[in-house]
Amino acid sequence: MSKRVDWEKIRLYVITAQDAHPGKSVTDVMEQTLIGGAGMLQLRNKTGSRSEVLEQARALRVLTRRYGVPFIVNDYPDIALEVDADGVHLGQDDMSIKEARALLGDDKMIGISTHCAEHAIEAEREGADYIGVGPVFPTNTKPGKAAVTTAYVAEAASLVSIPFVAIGGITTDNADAVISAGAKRLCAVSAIVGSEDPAAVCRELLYKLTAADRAEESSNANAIANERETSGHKAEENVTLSLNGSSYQTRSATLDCLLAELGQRDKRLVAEVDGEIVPRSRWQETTLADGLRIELIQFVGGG
Ligand SMILES: Cc1ncc(COP(=O)(O)OP(=O)(O)O)c(N)n1
Ligand SMILES: Cc1nc(C(=O)O)sc1CCOP(=O)(O)O
Ligand SMILES: [Mg+2]
Repeated sequence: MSKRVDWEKIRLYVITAQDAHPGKSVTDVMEQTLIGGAGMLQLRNKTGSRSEVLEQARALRVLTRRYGVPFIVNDYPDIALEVDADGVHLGQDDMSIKEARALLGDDKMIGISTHCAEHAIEAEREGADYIGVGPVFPTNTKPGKAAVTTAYVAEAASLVSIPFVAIGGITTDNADAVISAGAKRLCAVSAIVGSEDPAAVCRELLYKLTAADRAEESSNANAIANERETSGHKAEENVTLSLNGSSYQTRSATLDCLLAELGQRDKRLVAEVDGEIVPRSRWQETTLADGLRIELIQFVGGG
């Protein structure tokens, strides 16, 4: 599996914590998470010797291949290479993304922890494949680390285009707040691997994510229907536009409606129609017509 993984399938990322499940092996617990629907696994072993980490990495590589999910090694790019993992996860104080890329090549994923908007923007600019956004809540897995709150989750959702996973103190009790803030992917450790039934916790977190998807789809569909009604644009009329240089057919009546259809309405972006920027406040009144040239420019931020 190369780094060109299907991020649509990765909603729940689970990290090992062997101290959280005394008497049960890391591979058995992680297999339970895969049975529950985990879409990506990470080996995180902060206390073992290199040979112990290598042995666990080998076992998890075999397991994740069986389930067809990406496998990431925390802290050890060399072990990631040795076991042919899908990538490595770096912290802010670890080697740079550039150094890791030189070591691992283009085919491996590089993820990095971020704790503020500046980290997120820099990570994207430096070529990270995904970022961790956290710790959202205080957590004993990372004691003493200040929580960034759901405010940073919302910020990350509008600032970066690469996938991000919210992490830190996430449980089935608070996941809804994290998802409402804009997280499409969750990452959890103790709430899952420390539970009596890791598969059940995974299923519950995934259920919350997919319920939020359904709610968003239905609210977008309602917005589209409402706007068609208010603009008098008949549903069966197709409009052919140029959208970022490609021909695009839509039944949306307005620019606002089109952005909802594209799932872009809540993103930070600039919309241009026939070369002129249309401020967000005028999206609803901007009606679409055949031949309009629409450019959507994603705001990335930073220098
Ligand atoms: C997905 C994800 N996000 C954040 C971290 C934390 O990594 P790091 O900051 O390097 O801290 P340690 O995990 O090494 O203590 C992570 N591992 N995974
Ligand atoms: C390992 C780690 N890194 C974090 C970060 O924000 O960078 S939070 C975290 C711990 C996540 O574990 P739990 O789900 O048990 O809170
Ligand atoms: Mg680390």
